[in-house]
Amino acid sequence: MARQPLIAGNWKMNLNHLEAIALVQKIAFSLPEKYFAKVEVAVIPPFTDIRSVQTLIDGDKLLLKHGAQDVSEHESGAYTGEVSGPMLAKLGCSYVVVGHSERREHHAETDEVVNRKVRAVLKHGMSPILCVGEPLEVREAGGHVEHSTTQLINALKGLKTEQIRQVVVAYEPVWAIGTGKVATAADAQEVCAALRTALADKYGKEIADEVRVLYGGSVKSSNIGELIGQNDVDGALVGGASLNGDEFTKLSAMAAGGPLP
Ligand SMILES: O=C(CO)COP(=O)(O)O
Repeated sequence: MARQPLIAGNWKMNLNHLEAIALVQKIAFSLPEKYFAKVEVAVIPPFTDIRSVQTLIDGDKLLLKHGAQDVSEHESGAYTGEVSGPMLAKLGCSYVVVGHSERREHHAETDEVVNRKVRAVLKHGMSPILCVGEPLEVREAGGHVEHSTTQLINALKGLKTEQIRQVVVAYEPVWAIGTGKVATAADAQEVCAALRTALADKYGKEIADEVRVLYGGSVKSSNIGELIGQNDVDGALVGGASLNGDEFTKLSAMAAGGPLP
């Protein structure tokens, strides 16, 4: 079965709920419905924007999907400041980003924490967008494939084979995030293919062929074409460029094979 490309816009800690509404309206207005048959497009706003985004998407029956940037590993209780899987599912989230390098770095998230968060997302019927990727020194030492595949397999520990189908993997080399230094299409393909092979070795080829593997790190409309042209790159997790409605629309249209709207 052909994998449908996914373009997911990770807004990170940007845009309040009013700005979020304006951006979603802009994307919905600019991207003709026919593109959504070829590419899935999702916005991943901060928690405080999700309700507003959901209301707009549901109210206007927009074909955009939405998600969250993180989730608590806990279901409920005395965890001040945390947001749970059931809360996100109730807000209609399709996706939850898990294990982003910014959370691994600034919030000391280990593979074990990431694994528990992946389970929390799946338990409530959403898909994790599981981020893996190496820092610069690991790439320079040639350890990027092993680093990324190890993070992947650790984060999926204990899951049932059937659950793997729901997972989206995002290869985000840390040195390419927010730096303007995009990995070459060949670099992205090398690691995305290795991630798929690791999935095939553990869960079987049929499952591995279904899982979408995205690339993330300085993706723009000027480089998405080449990236998505690679066999094992099934879309992108987009940071900075997802905050600009025109750019994000252009990028999504290109992932759908164009022409540009
Ligand atoms: O971290 C990213 C998406 O999750 C990538 O961010 P940039 O596209 O800004 O490099």
